[in-house]
Amino acid sequence: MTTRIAFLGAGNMAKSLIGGLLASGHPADAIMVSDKLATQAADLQLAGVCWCESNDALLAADLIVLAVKPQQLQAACEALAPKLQQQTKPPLFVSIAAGITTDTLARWLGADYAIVRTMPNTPALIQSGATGLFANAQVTPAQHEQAEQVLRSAGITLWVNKESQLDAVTALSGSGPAYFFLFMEAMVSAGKELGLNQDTAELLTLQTALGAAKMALESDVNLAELRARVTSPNGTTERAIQSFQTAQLEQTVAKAMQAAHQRAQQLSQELGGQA
Ligand SMILES: NC(=O)C1=CN([C@@H]2O[C@H](COP(=O)(O)OP(=O)(O)OC[C@H]3O[C@@H](n4cnc5c(N)ncnc54)[C@H](O)[C@@H]3O)[C@@H](O)[C@H]2O)C=CC1
Ligand SMILES: O=C(O)[C@@H]1CCC=N1
Repeated sequence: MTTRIAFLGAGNMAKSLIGGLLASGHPADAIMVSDKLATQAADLQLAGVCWCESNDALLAADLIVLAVKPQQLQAACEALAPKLQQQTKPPLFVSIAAGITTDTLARWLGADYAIVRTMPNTPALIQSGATGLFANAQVTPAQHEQAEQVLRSAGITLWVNKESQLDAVTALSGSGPAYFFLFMEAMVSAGKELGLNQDTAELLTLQTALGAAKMALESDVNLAELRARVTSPNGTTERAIQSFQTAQLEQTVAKAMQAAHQRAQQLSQELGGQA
């Protein structure tokens, strides 16, 4: 039977996940959406998705994706709780909100429901995301598969066994796109300093990043070997790598990711209060 998938919040992430689901053949009439902003409805209705006037109507679905900003989530969950309590078969909740733990969500929703917490990243907007997922003890094997189906429509999915590992996922792939953007910004600037114009430096940088990632994904050798194959003895790459190593690039990256990891842990406390 087709899974009825609902989205609470119809912003950027919800729309990209819905786009992915539709592209993968999920029927539009098995997707429900609500948003407190009626202006979000237009393009979704055009795609044939069911627009609901209230969040309560979403409770008819098998799975509800909580797709509002972390700061909007408590109010949305607490408003659902009374109607949810009356349900004989509550839906699976899938949260894409950064930093809100499954215990906090269960508290806001009013009981120990089946919840999958996920950490997507922004390339999900173009179906090239990487998402870490964690299921609480209430989630059944069939619900695992349903949650994965939704996030797989936005890219690759990986499950973690311990919820705390989602903080590491946040520090790596959640924030990761920004690290690569920063590195690419630096390469463009340096290319310009070496005499290239902005457009040329940018296109060469982006295509090189894309090519390197694609090559690494498709290769059967590891990253160090791929790097070695670019690095001719006494050639240009060797000089650049030596310069990075003298500047302690590895330690710098490790320190930055530790800082992101620490902040992810703090955010869970700040957003979730007592949990
Ligand atoms: N790890 C990452 O880089 C990313 C994480 N996310 C997560 O995805 C979630 C959604 O983000 P965006 O789509 O960018 O946000 P957005 O602001 O584009 O969309 C949120 C939507 O929820 C609606 N909304 C707010 N409260 C509501 C309520 N009570 N009932 C119904 N609708 C309500 C708003 O009107 C808005 O349309 C966030 O929790 C964010 O943390 C999103 C993108 C990337
Ligand atoms: O910067 C942040 O806090 C969020 C979580 C991961 C990506 N963006």
